[in-house]
Amino acid sequence: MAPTQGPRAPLEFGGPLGAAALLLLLPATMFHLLLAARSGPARLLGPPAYLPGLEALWSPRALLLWLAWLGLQAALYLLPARKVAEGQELKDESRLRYPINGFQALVLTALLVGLGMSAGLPLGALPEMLLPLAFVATLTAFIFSLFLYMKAQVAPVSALAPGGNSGNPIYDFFLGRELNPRICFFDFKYFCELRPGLIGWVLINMALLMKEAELRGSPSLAMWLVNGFQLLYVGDALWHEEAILTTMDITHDGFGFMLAFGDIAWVPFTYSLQAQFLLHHPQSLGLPMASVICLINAIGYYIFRGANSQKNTFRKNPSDPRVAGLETISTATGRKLLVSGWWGMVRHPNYLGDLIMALAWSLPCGVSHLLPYFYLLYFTALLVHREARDERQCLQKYGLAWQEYCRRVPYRIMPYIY
Ligand SMILES: NC(=O)C1=CN([C@@H]2O[C@H](COP(=O)(O)OP(=O)(O)OC[C@H]3O[C@@H](n4cnc5c(N)ncnc54)[C@H](OP(=O)(O)O)[C@@H]3O)[C@@H](O)[C@H]2O)C=CC1
Ligand SMILES: CC(C)=CCC[C@@H](C)[C@H]1CC=C2C3=C(CC[C@@]21C)[C@@]1(C)CC[C@H](O)C(C)(C)[C@@H]1CC3
Repeated sequence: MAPTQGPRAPLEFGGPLGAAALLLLLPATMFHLLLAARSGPARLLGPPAYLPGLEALWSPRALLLWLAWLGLQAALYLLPARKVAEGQELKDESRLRYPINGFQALVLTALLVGLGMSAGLPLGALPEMLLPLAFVATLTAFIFSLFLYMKAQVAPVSALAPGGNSGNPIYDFFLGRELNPRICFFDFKYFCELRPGLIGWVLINMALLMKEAELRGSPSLAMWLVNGFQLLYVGDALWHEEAILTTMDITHDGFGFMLAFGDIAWVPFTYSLQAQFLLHHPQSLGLPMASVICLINAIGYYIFRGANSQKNTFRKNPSDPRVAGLETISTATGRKLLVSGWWGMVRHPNYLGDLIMALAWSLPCGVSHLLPYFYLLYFTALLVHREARDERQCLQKYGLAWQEYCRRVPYRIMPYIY
């Protein structure tokens, strides 16, 4: 019998039934999107134009390439880091240590890919392999999650996550049981969240850009914008790698199928949807419209980065001159809550910025199809759900002080709307 934790956390995602449905629905959605992007009608809703047979999904070459990619990223993770950061305090009052070398991994990967290309590596052939690559990534996520589930059987109770330990195997497999599964210094969740999937996303985008250049003589302006915006997003995440140590995924959620599949399969193969769409459905974009889209992305990035940095600076050192003048509310835990600056505008200004950027990533694809707007729709649902989960946790943590914060900052994500 799996060890369960003290008082049981309320079940999320519709409990075991919801988790079972998501285990099938998430991979099915990812394959639907991959097929729809390359089909003529590019329909988001409605059946795909064709169903691929096993021969289109299974390729030993894709498996080799995928394993080589995971191996390369793992090797880069183990290289000496410019800094080793400490995570949040755990239940047993210890803190884990994490290497800060994600940006270095991005740069080294770019150099290696550049070297490979100059030696004849056909990056433009990658778009043809997206289906089999997504298939092996999905298989890996299932097998890896099974390993994580088994590993948690022998983990001490103090290492388990608050959710994901209900005793129902399907629910716990989906949500994840252990908070920070590791082998020695190698932290699986931290590695997966920022390396193979996020850097893989940029590489797939770049391959789609190269393929477009091969097909049409040069990449389109729309393709350049999508590549540029998403590279900025990934580069920013890796540059501010340490900030991930305070996110809900690292501090609260167990590592199970949801995050493993999300990190290594969902992110690279669905977040590159706009570039996939553009390869098969070229769009002409004029300079005035491109400038407006750049402005929208810049506004989104400014809010996203400003809000995330303000909170991280405040959490690290509340007397830092950049945040010392901001108004705060004291809580019974000794920690304070910001009520002015970005966090006085809405209760999740970072989500607002992220959503504005999501809009800017879809606009270069025009308005003839709904498909490239999938990311915006999915992301809105994800962030609204995430915001509700975070509110519940904050109310539990901060009680009356949180209620006071909600009274003073009544809007959650969008001022005067939500
Ligand atoms: N591209 C993608 O697919 C995804 C992107 N994201 C992005 O990841 C980033 C991190 O998001 P996420 O981890 O959800 O949450 P946040 O970074 O918003 O962190 C929420 C936590 O911040 C602290 N907090 C809340 N309000 C205040 C306040 N007023 N003053 C000080 N601290 C406060 C609380 O923790 P405490 O008090 O304990 O510090 C709360 O639990 C966001 O920018 C989001 O947009 C997220 C999910 C998916
Ligand atoms: C539908 C499904 C499979 C859900 C799983 C959700 C995950 C895909 C996301 C949960 C939180 C994420 C974050 C990022 C990527 C997506 C996932 C893993 C993130 C790494 C993207 C870059 C950002 O700058 C970030 C570092 C703030 C962010 C952290 C959360």
